[in-house]
Amino acid sequence: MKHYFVSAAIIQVKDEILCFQRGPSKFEYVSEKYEFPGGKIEEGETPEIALVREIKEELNVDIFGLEFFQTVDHQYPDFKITMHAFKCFVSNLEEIQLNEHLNFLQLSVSQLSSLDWAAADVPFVEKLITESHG
Ligand SMILES: Nc1nc2c([nH]c(=O)n2[C@H]2C[C@H](O)[C@@H](COP(=O)(O)OP(=O)(O)OP(=O)(O)O)O2)c(=O)[nH]1
Repeated sequence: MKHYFVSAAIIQVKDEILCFQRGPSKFEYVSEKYEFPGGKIEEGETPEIALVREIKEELNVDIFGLEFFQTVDHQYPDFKITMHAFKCFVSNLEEIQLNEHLNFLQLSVSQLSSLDWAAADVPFVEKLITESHG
């Protein structure tokens, strides 16, 4: 069973969060699901360096102010992931280009549960909601 190590960005815009819809995939359980953008950590990279690189590749923008949020281990039917999420900010919202994603939404934390998230992301969404209750 493959085991991927992944970094994901919880991009904050004021009190809201950017949510991205993945493209189609041969694995239906991640296909067109919402996620926090990012990707696989490559050999020799820290999770933070990988995340800055992936966001530039996927969205064409720089992120800053990375703050570790949570690590989740999730077993999908065909592979396992260990995913590190970081809260961060984006340099210029208007410059986001969707090089890989189908769509993105800027939602308040209380709206996050309305989306169809990849299963591995559900703990992140739950923690964001819990934290927002103060
Ligand atoms: N980036 C990201 N991947 C996620 C999330 N939730 C989730 O289950 N995944 C899964 C989907 C993918 O199988 C894997 C990460 O792969 P990816 O396709 O985003 O990474 P990558 O850009 O390095 O992939 P590639 O170059 O091999 O195509 O983790 C998430 O919130 N963000």
